[in-house]
Order: sequence, then C-alpha cells, then structure tokens
Amino acid sequence: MGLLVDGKWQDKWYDTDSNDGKFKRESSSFRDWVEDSKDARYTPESGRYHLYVSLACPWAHRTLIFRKLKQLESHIDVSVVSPEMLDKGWSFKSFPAATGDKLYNYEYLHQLYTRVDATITSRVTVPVLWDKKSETIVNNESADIIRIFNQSFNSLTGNHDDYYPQSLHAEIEEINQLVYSNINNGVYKTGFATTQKAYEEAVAALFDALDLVEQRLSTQRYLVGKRITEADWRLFTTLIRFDQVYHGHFKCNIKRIADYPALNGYMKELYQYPGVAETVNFEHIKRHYYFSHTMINPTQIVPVGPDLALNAPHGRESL
Ligand SMILES: N[C@@H](CCC(=O)N[C@@H](CS)C(=O)NCC(=O)O)C(=O)O
Repeated sequence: MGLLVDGKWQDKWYDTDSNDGKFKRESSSFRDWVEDSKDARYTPESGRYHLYVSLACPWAHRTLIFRKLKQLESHIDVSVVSPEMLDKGWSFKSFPAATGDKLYNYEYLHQLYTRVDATITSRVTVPVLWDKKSETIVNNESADIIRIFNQSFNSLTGNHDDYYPQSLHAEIEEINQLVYSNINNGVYKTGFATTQKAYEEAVAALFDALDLVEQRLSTQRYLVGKRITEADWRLFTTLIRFDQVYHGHFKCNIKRIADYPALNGYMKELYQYPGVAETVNFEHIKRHYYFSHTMINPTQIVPVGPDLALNAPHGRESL
C-alpha cells in the first residue's frame, strides 16, 4: 500500500491521524470522457481502450459489470492485477485468474501511472481506463467509467440498454449519494477507522443506510422502482462482498446481508442476472482484503466461509 509522490513510490498507509481516526477517500486524478462526436479527443473505437482492474475491488467490479452488460468485451480488453496489494501497491504477479499486464508487461500498476507522467503525485488505484492510441489514462473514476460504458459505445455495439435514463437522473443521483457515502464507502470508513469513535460513527451510519435500503427494497424490486439502473449495480458490488469480507474483516457486524430478507433476495437476483456471476471472483475478493491489510489482519489468514447459496431462488419476481 502506498502512493506516488513526484513520480516516486512511497510505501505508506492511509493517514487517519490528521482526521480524528477517520478514513477519507481522495478524489480520482483522471476524469476525461469518451464521446461519440467527431471532434472529441477520445472517440469510441473498437480495440482502442484497455481496462485495468482488480477482481477484488468493488469500484473496478462496477466497470466489469458494465463491460459485460453493454457487450463491450470484444471491444475493450482487460488486464487483471493480482489480489495481493502489498508494499508496492497493485502488482501483476502471477495468481489464478490474474492476467499480467497485457500491454506493457509491467510488474506494478504504478509504472502505468508514471508512464503517463514521470513526476505524478497520485494514489495508484483501479479501475483505470487506458487509451492505447495516446498512451494515457482516460479516466480512473469508476462512477465515470460506467457512464462512459453505458452511453458512449452504443453505435459500435448496437446495445442501447440504458442504466442511467434521463428521466431518472435526479432519483438515481439521490440514492447514489446515500449509498456511496454510507454503504460503498461506508464499509471502508468503518474498516479503516483508527479510533473507537470514528468506527462507531461509521458503523452506525452504514447500518442506518442498510435499514433504509432494506425498507425500500421490500416494496419495490429495484432502488428506483421497476427498472434496474446503475444505482443497483453500484450497490451490488458492496453487497456481494459484505458477508464474505466486510462483516468480519471490516467489523461491519451488526447484521449480515443474509439477515435482511429484501437485500438478500435482491443481491441474489443481481448475482443471477445473465453474465454477472462470471464477474464475481471470491478467491480474489477474500485474498485481497484479508491478505493485503496486514494492519487489520496481521496473520494474513483468509477465512474459509461463509457459503451464501447465491444460486438459490431470489423470490423477487412478485415485486
Ligand atoms: N474513486 C475510485 C476509487 C478506486 C479505489 O479506491 N480503488 C482501490 C481498490 S478497491 C485502490 O485501488 N486502492 C489503492 C489505494 O488507495 O492506494 C473509483 O471509484 O474508481
């Protein structure tokens, strides 16, 4: 774990001391867009872009789901890092289902960031959407990348499925805000807190938000009604990791997702959505968290359970 400062790798953990023991996520550094317009810098082209992901990471997982749903697999290839993120950050070390760096054969992901700018100061995160033509990072913010995948390649793929429809923008933004801050990032705030107070605040906000979402999902099939949207996929990648990792490793243990009838059925439905199960790799997920965060789990022992029966009937059809 670490970051690049003036292009040099520094091995250090998140600084929570200057923030009363609270974990604060930094914003992403590359925020360009692929646009289906003649004068755009990045235009949709088959084979032009490459996606760097970790199968463990909930943010990168969103982009893999959208790549699958929007039929982009033959147009945008993927390099998968090793789940073990140790003193040099994400690496391309050999591991089952990790691919190595298909473009440059680098050892570490930070080398990709310094290829763009030899004096960069940045965290080195996944996902990364890479442009092979200009050899740079287009975007390393998953919230943007899923919208790019949702809308910018439609003319290439012929897939016009829309997970961020105009008429639902306001509702989606509102639920995204609650889910991002208290659930997606909430599990990290809980797990990375370094004072009792910061932990208790984060875990309370997390379970308040889960209770709210449970209530909503007990009367409607998806977060904004009858139609599945990006808001659901953004929540899913946290839910699917919850009982496996966050409940134990991050001490998010007031309840399990298995204890919430609506959330549990909803998570199973999304898991069973065509193509989605193939994007879920529990070996990477568990290995990453339990093995990489040695300050939380110094023995690096990876637990064996739980078995979640994810293919069992989800019972959501009647909603
Ligand atoms: N805002 C980013 C966050 C991505 C992120 O934090 N990814 C984690 C993996 S789950 C990472 O690469 N962390 C390395 C670090 O923070 O140094 C996004 O959503 O794309």
